Amino acid sequence: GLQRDLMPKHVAVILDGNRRWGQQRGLPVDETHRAGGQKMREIASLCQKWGVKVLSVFAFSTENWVRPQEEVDILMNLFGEQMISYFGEAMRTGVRVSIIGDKSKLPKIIQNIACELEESTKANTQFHIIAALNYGGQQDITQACKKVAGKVKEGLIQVEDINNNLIKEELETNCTEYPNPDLLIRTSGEIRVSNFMLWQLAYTEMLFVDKLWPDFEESDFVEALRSFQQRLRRYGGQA
Ligand SMILES: CC(C)CCOP(=O)(O)OP(=O)(O)O
Ligand SMILES: [Mg+2]
Repeated sequence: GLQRDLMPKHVAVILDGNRRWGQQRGLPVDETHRAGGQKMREIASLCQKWGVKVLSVFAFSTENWVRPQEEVDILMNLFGEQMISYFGEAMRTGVRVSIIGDKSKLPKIIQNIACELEESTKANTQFHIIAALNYGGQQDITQACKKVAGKVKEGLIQVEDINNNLIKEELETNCTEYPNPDLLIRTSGEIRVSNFMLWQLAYTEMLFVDKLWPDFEESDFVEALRSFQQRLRRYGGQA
């Protein structure tokens, strides 16, 4: 069985396989991605049920802009709808929501909802959801380096002072006590990191499962947690 003290504090998910799932069922794109969004809500609840403290989800990458405009619009509308409908629940249940990535390319209305949701929930401490929208791991590291370079330019620090911690503090995910994912789950059989949180994933246990994202159930999540705990125990065995 699962041990409470071996739970991952921060779980990251690269949800993948929505379109294949929809095609298998002859569903239109909006119903397909709606199912994906619903699954995200379910997994967020499961994380809280099992004592995970932070859930990061890769919901839209910089590469997704090349999709048909109709699909991008559907995804953007869905993100807006999800943030608005989740607003009340987040405030009631003490959930903090952060939206990371380059928001400037998102529709203005989505930017506004995201900022409002982040601002209103930033003091919440029960659970933390980090939604990566138009996020890229290389872009994250680059913007962090620019911030550090700015501090050198302002004479706040010397070049010799630059170390990993100074960069880490400027990453978009440094806003939590558990900034680095302990477990990364990617669905649909793709075995790639796809420019997700490159710096943060340095020591993350990675699990790639064949199930398509909308088919990912509680039993699959429990299996992922068990697999994670198995690895920790083996590591302990080597000590
Ligand atoms: C963009 C993201 C939220 C959806 C992930 O699923 P997907 O659309 O990449 O689905 P496929 O990998 O089956 O094309
Ligand atoms: Mg895909």
